Amino acid sequence: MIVMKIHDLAMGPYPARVRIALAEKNMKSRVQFVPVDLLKGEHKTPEFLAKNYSGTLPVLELEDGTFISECTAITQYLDTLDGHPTLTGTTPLEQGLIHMMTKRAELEMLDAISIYFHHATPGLGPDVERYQNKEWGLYQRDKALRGMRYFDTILRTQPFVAGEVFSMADIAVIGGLIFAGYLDVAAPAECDALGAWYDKMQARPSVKNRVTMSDKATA
Ligand SMILES: N[C@@H](CCC(=O)N[C@@H](CS)C(=O)NCC(=O)O)C(=O)O
Repeated sequence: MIVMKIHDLAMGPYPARVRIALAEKNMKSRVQFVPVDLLKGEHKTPEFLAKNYSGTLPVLELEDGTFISECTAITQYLDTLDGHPTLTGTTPLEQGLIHMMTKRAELEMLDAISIYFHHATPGLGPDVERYQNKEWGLYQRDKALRGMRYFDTILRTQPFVAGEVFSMADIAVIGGLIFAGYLDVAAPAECDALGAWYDKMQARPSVKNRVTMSDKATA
């Protein structure tokens, strides 16, 4: 019984975050993926902007027509839907730390890599990238590298980004490293704790199988 739609792009680093969360929650069979072509600028059309004012993917569409965008908001919704949150924390302390580290992963790494992509590389192409500032993009790439060093220091002292258990914060850092990998932005050589953690993350079925064969056929 499919009751939800996810508007996304199978290979996208932000969509990957929701795909990983869905798999971790064993909820993939409850959603139908609706592909959106970023290279054609489908996410900037009036029809799409009516779903998400920010013009980004992913967007969750509920059966009653409600749209939820932002990976953190979607993950929180999915995680609490079954009454057994496993990704966003159960105690006030866990929730606070996971929220903080997720936001930090976005601010210090994932979003910085995204800005580098949109400003200092051809990005989604001239029809979609209407304004580019290369200097700003390169500055953000360096910020992302500093962020990787920060997460490396964190992962030297604890097994997961927000503490002792896998959470939404790990998924956000994974998204950043997926994006960095697409752009050949390698983590600084000394980040061996981050590297070892990422190897472990890539062995998780939710991460490994986030793009299916049928996604690849339509990508
Ligand atoms: N803050 C948003 C960011 C989403 C985002 O940037 N998604 C990418 C897809 S990988 C996108 O839609 N990029 C298109 C663009 O910015 O033009 C979230 O967490 O969902």
